[in-house]
Amino acid sequence: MTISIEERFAVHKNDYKNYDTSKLREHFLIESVFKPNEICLTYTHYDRIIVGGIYPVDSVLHLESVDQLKSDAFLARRELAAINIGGEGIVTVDGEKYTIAAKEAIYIGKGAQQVSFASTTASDPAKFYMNSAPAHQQFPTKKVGKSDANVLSLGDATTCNEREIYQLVIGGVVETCQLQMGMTELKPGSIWNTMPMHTHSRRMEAYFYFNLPEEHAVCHFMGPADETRHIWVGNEQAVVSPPWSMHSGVGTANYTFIWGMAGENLDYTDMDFHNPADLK
Ligand SMILES: O=C(O)C(=O)C[C@H](O)C(=O)CO
Ligand SMILES: [Zn+2]
Repeated sequence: MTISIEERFAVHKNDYKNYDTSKLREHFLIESVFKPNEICLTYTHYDRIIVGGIYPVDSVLHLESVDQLKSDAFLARRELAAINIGGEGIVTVDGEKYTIAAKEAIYIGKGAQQVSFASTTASDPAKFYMNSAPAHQQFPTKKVGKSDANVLSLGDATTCNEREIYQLVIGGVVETCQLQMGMTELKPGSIWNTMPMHTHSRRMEAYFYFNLPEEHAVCHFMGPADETRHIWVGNEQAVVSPPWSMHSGVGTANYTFIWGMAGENLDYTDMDFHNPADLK
């Protein structure tokens, strides 16, 4: 079986208050994103985003439709964006080949029929982290190199959150229906992401943490500002952030993460900030 899919239903913020550690992890943490020669998907009911890992080591992986979609092609009514965190890979979309190096992205528009993923060499395989959301319009498929990204330099070494945000799938770089996606690299010595914390009930978000050294972990914070919880996340694991939830983390070491969003608008700056001193 090269494609596996798990379904996650949406959680009300008042129910979430009663969750213990294992229930929080069951609903919001995706522990296994990448399996060799497999496509591992999680279909969430938050804006129906699908979060997944595509890890073609020595075989070509075809993105076939899954039962949850009841469509003949995976992208019949959806769009997809993927960022490669491994070695160089090749994405083939209806016969056209795109070479995607580490930290580059590809956007694939609604209507693509045949989509496959491969590694250039099995000794340094590609690892595509993907998000997919329903789409109402067809936009062109496009490769996004790291140098095409819109880069924001934020934070400060004195508050341990100096970082660069690579907005890869964002208005001005790629046209999408509702997906936005990018990668945030913390500078050496910085461990806090996304300060000040924020919510945006217009959009859900998913975080995927990687480049975290072995034996280290990220403590990811979630919840409304007055009712926070945390989830300990390991390397190459993802967290689903509901629209009512803040999303921010602190690592026991330096790391990088990929964020992806879907929902009401495509306005990255639309955030409601919460002062650290007001958090409960
Ligand atoms: O470090 C950051 O700040 C982020 O990467 C923030 C995310 O991009 C985000 O939460 C966008 O809404
Ligand atoms: Zn956010």
